[in-house]
Amino acid sequence: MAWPSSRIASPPDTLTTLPELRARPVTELPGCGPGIAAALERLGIESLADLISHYPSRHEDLSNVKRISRLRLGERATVVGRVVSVRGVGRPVRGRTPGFKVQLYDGSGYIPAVVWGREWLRGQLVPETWVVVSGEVQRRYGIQIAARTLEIVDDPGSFGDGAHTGKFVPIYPAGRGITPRRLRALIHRALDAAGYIPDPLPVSVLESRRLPNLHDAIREVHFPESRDRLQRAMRRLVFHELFLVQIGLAARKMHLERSEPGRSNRGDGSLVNRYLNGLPFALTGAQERVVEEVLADMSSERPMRRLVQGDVGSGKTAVAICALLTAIEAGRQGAIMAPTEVLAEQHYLSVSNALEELPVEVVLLTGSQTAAERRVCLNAIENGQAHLIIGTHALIQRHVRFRDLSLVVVDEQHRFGVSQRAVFKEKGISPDTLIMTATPIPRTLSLTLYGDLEVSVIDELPPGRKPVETVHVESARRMEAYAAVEEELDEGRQAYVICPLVEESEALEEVRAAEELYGELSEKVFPHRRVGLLHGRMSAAEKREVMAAFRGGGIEVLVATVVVEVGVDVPNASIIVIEGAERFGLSQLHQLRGRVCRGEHPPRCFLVGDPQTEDSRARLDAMIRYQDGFRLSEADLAIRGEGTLFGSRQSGMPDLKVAKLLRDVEVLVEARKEAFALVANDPYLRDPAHGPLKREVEELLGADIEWLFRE
Ligand SMILES: Nc1ncnc2c1ncn2[C@@H]1O[C@H](COP(=O)(O)OP(=O)(O)OP(=O)(O)O)[C@@H](O)[C@H]1O
Repeated sequence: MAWPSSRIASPPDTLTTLPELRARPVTELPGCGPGIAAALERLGIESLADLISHYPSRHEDLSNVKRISRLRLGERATVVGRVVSVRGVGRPVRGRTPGFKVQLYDGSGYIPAVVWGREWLRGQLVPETWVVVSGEVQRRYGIQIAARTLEIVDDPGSFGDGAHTGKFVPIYPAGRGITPRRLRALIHRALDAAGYIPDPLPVSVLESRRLPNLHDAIREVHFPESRDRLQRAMRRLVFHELFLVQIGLAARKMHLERSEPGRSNRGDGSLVNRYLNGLPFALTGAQERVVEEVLADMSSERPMRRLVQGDVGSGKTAVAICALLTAIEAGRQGAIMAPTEVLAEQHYLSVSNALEELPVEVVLLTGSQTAAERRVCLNAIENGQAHLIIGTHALIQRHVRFRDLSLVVVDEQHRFGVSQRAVFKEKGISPDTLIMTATPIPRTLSLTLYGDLEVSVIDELPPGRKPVETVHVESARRMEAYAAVEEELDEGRQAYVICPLVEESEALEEVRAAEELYGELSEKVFPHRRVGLLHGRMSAAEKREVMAAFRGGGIEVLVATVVVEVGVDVPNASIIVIEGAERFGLSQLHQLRGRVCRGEHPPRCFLVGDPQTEDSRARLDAMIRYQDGFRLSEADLAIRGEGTLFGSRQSGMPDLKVAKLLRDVEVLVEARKEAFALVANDPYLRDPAHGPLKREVEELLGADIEWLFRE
């Protein structure tokens, strides 16, 4: 590949790989004493590699450099001048002015630059200091520059080729104890010290995707020559990051496929057909397609690992049941693993109801059963009397022995980690898995979070679904929401009232708050109605009783904590009031609202709360604006940022530093294609040419992961 034309690049006299740079501490750089090193450490920067991958948050465009006499009103320009005088401006607060004005002279004329904040700079601006100022030329009490950046330059003659004074000056996220300027100087030095950084990505990939090499890209991301080059470099780094993650996913997928002896689960359709014929509705086109995809996958010899994605109320349950019945037709067992007991019970009730007419034995296994109940249940699971087992995590405990488990349906939040699969492996089984997610996620996200799974999407809602009329009321006016509840109850319908969210650590507080709200509603607001209470601390039997009463219509208003978030399905409930709505996440709100979109009546949702922050306001606005889960999850991603997505889902994948999933869809698709192709050709990256790449991926994901390139 051609030697970079970048003016900053140093010739390849020294070759330093990324792992080597990770081993070199920042303190080897001149000007990086203990104080600065400590400040860098607070930013998570310890090695030269950390330093050069501390990318700028933006670049200040200093390309329009002008003489003062030539400045025009309204333009953004950069001026290099000498300080003549400095004085404070603005109304003093506690004796201090909020900004200051620096009078500048450059030989052609004088102009004041106004700086707001940045008080620490002021003391350094003694007369005769040379500075570079960039900002808009405006008229306020005369002509002035509103300084976006103001920096001291040591040698005005060198302007244009240093760390601070190129055409595009990088602006870095800085922190306590280190100025952006110092950080920039250190990064510049680190790049020089690093020498030439060889590229771990195969040349063929770079060429086919027309990407610059890593060395150039890293330099240009910091100190670009033009906007175009900056963008190209950025694209390369985004590609780099996503490519490594995708290599990891491809490796995981391959490992699972190779290490587990899949087997074909093929049914004769007898149970599935009876089930479908008994339904009061026909499957939607999307449901039919997804059922086909799932059954085809199950009948193959490979173990299935498939994600079914569908918005709330899209009818995922019917799809799951078809898959489970197929496993049972094949003479084996199926299981549903739910995240909470309430949900397991809910599934148990609705599934056993749906399969009442079929010769299928459904059992419920939870942590809170009596010893006797449990024994009966465990026996049935072991001797094969139980065909379909529903439970919580209790299902994967060691003493649960299945006769022949061949399909597990799990919730996305509890997708099998490798350790859970290991438990099954110990039992000598490797069931097909079907992962259901009620949280629609943008395609980019599913390709990364679930990149090692096959994905089916139910992209159609059952006919006749009505949008949920969604209203926000401030808590001072919450009685308006309850008046609406009253109207619905008068029509013979039912209501949910959701208690404000409390911290997970405050379980008792949750109970107290729920009981308090229940007391208020049952005694003061709806004394003439049947009000019920459901929270996570109740015993399984109590919960079951309450849910059954609500389903049967015996309870008209159900006061509940978030335990009803997923899966609870009572079509006659047409209104939901969410108290303290500003404290819920967007996907939780969407799930909760999804509880009332299942019947024929026009559903309503009241979000009660007083949002204090920009984010919480944005969440409520999004709820009012969008019904569609995909739109909402994009909005959510935009509001929350993407930083913690991976961490929060325990997917075993690292957080992304440069890639933005909403922005970088195209790059992601390219990176994925290349990565999967590479792993298909060289599954364990044995080719010596892939050695550096292999080390990079191991470094990123942790070399000790059992599935990574293990033969
Ligand atoms: N094809 C269909 N036509 C009409 N109604 C349907 C259809 N499929 C499912 N339903 C009904 O829609 C409701 C929602 O279905 P289901 O509970 O399976 O949704 P879901 O996708 O699991 O939603 P959630 O994630 O919110 O729990 C149920 O009452 C179900 O009986």
